[in-house]
Amino acid sequence: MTNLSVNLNKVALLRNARNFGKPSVIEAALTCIKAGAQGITVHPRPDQRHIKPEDVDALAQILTVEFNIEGNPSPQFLEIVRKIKPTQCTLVPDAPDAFTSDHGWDLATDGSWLRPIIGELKDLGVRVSLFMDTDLTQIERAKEIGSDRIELYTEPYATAFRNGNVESVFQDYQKAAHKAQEIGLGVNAGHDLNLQNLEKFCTISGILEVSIGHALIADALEVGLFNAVQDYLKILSFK
Ligand SMILES: CC(=O)[C@@H](O)[C@H](O)COP(=O)(O)O
Ligand SMILES: NCC(=O)COP(=O)(O)O
Repeated sequence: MTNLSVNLNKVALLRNARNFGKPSVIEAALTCIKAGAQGITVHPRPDQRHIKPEDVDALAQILTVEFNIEGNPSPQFLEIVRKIKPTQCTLVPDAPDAFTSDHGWDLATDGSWLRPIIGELKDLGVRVSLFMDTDLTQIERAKEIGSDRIELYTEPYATAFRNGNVESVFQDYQKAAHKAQEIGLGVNAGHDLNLQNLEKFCTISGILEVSIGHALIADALEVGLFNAVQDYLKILSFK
């Protein structure tokens, strides 16, 4: 079964629009857990536009499910991960001012300096995942430099699905997932997954985790967070 890790970035984004701490990231996490989510994901960006280091600290105190911290492995980010030692760290090649995450790693360029970071995090007991596109050679490099998993960046799939021409793109994700599994990498996925495109995506066998934030929090504005989480879990459990 594919685990659901709810990304709470957008709860923090709304919280930051005032200075009295509502909506609460902690309360949102507890609601997601009560609804059955198997994980919580946060992406503490350098500009702290949403998740702040103190959110990460507070979540670490209360989480009873997997904790996935995503980000570019800057010194400040690694300081957070070393302190928290989350279940999983997903390394993402985002620039500090990125509008959002919009590409996977180029490990031909970055693999050599990522390798020791991956090794350090694994030595700390943190599962390491690399945010990747569907390029098969890049996926092979992810294994070579020691990553435990990859997270397939799914915005191209989501866009093609929305545009009604998803089949060829979907096959790229099928091939990428199969290649990763063939060489011993676990496969996660995330970015712009939603209630409409998730079921098809999860027909790909062996997807271990989907991390979903933007669409799920948007859905929660209509049906409530508890119900939104359960709507996604219904799709995943029927897979
Ligand atoms: C890595 C990824 O695709 C998302 O988890 C990312 O965290 C989205 O970031 P924003 O919520 O800042 O758009
Ligand atoms: N890694 C993807 C994630 O955590 C959430 O991405 P999105 O659903 O907010 O696009």
